[in-house]
Amino acid sequence: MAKIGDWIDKTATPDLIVRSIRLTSVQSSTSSGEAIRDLGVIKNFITGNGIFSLFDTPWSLIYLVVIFMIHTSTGFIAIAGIIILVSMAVWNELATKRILRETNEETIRNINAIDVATRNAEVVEAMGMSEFIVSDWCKRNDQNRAMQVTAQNRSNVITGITKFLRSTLQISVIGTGALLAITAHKTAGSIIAASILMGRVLAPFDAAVHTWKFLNQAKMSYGRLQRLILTSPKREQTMALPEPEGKLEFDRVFFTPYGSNKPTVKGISFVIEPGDVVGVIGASASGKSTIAKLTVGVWKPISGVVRLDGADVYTWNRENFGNYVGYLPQDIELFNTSVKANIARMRPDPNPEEIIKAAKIAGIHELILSLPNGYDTTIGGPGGVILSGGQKQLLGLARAFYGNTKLLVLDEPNANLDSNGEARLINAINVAREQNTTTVIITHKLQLLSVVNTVIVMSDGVIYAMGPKDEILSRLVAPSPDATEDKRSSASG
Ligand SMILES: Nc1ncnc2c1ncn2[C@@H]1O[C@H](COP(=O)(O)OP(=O)(O)OP(=O)(O)O)[C@@H](O)[C@H]1O
Repeated sequence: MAKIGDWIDKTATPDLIVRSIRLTSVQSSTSSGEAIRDLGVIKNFITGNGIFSLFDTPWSLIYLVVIFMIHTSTGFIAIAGIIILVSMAVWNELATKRILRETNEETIRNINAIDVATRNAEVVEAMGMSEFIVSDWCKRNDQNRAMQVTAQNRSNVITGITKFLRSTLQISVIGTGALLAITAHKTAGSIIAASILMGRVLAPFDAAVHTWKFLNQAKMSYGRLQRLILTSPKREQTMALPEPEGKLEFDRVFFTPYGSNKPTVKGISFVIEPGDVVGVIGASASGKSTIAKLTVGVWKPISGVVRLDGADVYTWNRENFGNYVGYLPQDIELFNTSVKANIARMRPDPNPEEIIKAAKIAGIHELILSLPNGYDTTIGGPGGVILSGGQKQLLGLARAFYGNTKLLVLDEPNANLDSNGEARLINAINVAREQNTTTVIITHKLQLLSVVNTVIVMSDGVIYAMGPKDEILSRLVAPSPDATEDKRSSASG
């Protein structure tokens, strides 16, 4: 059992964490914490005492034969005992299964609701939402608690009846043995033997009644983990590939987000040559961030393929892919650890020179040196330094530049930057250009387009226009022929 516990900790848990992260990256609704909790329930059940008593079940059969050898009547009482205890366990299961499943799921929903409120603590505080959130939670918790009490009451009644029947059976065996002794069929010793053996026969079934509840919880946890395993996207373990030059190609790519039936990218194709700096612009919800996530292989196209130097980015060995790709997402989240570990992408063997080089490219080397512990300063979490939105964004930019970056994808990289930060960003993009790093910049702000060579204009999931920056921008600002015609006719009219 200890070995199974070890296997759960060392093999199953890491695998589940990877799967949870993968699933969250496509449907943003799972949590690794939940998976680890479920695994803990299964581990406690498997390694707990309850399951050991069930291993005695085969011995029951032997004790039963011996009881029958003492006398058939005591044997039949033992069989009746087994039937009664199993029936009680089944009754307990039927009476509480549905209600326990519902309360379990509701408990998880309630925990998640508080998680979300905690993550949005500032919004909650600023707009005085705490009381509403707490009263909503209390209402749902009260309903859940009422259901739990109902399940507990039912279970208590069944357990009480079981105990009563259990005692009755024990007394029956002693009574029957006494009767047999009086009628001189058996000795007093056989009465005692039958009574002891009866206890042994029923012990595993007794334990089953108590273990049932934990078995049910473990079954529910197992079901959730199975769903997680089945729904988390599969990634084959592929071979590492050589360093790419940085040619990016979208080949008739369609994409529909998880749980939606509306494609957000509709059959787009384009090629970006190595070292090109491309700006992706377009209205909100036109599919720009989707392109970023498809480019870095977080999302898998429904059809078509995204290639880097001819190889599918989705099936590219993740660790190897990370050596050549830098990604700055729209919602930047840093890890609650040191600045250096954040820049070095949590690698166990960070290269200090590479860390400093990346920080210098992002223009935050001096800022990091001014922190209490320099590159060893912990960010976020208890006792950690809190960075501003712009500082976080520049640190995320340094993280994207760490190592041998051949493809850089920046999603709204200047969303939190002031003019000073924007100048650092533009400088970093120019470094990327000098290093011949293919760079894709998703942006709403036209000033960032000053550093790009090529522009892609997205509109409702398709490419509205693509080409050299000057040509595309002049086309965008020029009035359409129809509009000019309209103006002329209204002027003459
Ligand atoms: N995880 C998701 N699940 C469901 N729909 C999604 C998901 N992510 C994006 N979408 C939908 O895909 C569409 C395109 O979103 P996307 O984020 O690519 O747009 P965008 O052009 O980057 O917008 P913005 O400029 O506002 O960031 C939107 O309609 C959005 O609702």
